[in-house]
Amino acid sequence: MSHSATAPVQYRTPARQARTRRYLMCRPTYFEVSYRINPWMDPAKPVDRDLAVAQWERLREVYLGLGHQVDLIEPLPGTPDMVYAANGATVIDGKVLGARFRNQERAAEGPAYQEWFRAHGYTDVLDPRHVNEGEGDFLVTGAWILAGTGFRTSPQGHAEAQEFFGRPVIGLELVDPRYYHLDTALAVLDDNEVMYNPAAFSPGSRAVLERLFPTAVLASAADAEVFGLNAVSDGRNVVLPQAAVGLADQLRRHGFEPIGVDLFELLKGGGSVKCCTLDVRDQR
Ligand SMILES: CN(C)C(=N)NCCC[C@H](N)C(=O)O
Repeated sequence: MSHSATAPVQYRTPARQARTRRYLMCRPTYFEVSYRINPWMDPAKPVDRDLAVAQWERLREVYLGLGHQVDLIEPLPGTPDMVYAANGATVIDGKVLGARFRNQERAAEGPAYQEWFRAHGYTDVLDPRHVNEGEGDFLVTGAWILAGTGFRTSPQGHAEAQEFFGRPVIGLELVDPRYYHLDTALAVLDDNEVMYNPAAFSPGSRAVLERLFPTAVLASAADAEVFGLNAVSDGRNVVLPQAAVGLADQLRRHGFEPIGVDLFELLKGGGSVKCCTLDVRDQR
């Protein structure tokens, strides 16, 4: 059985515990596709900004309906990709590692997100020396930081994150340009559980993932192509693109509660649910 974002959440799985989250989001006020820095972006294709805003609003409502806190950062004119808030920083235990973007088109977003955190009382904010695209490439499990490289975040950025957070960073090599950020190829479901698309990783990184997560949910090519792995989990509820029906079924079988949302307008920029959502992990 599948249900859309408009249906009430009604299938409770007592075995899975949701943890209330704090998310940072950025309304797509200036969203457009005026340049191409990933294969999904085509400046010749029209974008309906009002529809993008409506789809984004729906995502925000889903989070609020699940009891999560959603904070907003003011979008900057001239930064059409700023809606992809996951790229703005990585926050663990209240420590904020700022982002440094690979592409000049997004460079202004890094300082804007750092400024937001400073203005909201965060004192441990690092302006990074090396390229890292925030939670686009850093995904946090209970024990590790899984870190993508190959297209955006650099291996030096991984080392900088390990030094700053004092947590082991597991580097993973991405090999398919369509899946240029780790969060297009893998999602963390719980402290020890992930789902991923094996084809997006180098053979060595695939072997690492098999070793660390032998019972992981594996995505089909079809589910990966609709960005099904660009998902946000609170430990029980997994918000993911509605079109990823195979993944939703698998998640249900694993005791999670999939909640499909439609963000196809934002997919034109190369992002979906997770990209629009920065997990602000305050001091636990
Ligand atoms: C899921 N992904 C990839 C993200 N975390 N962010 C989306 C960034 C999209 C932007 N046009 C870019 O290419 O940087």
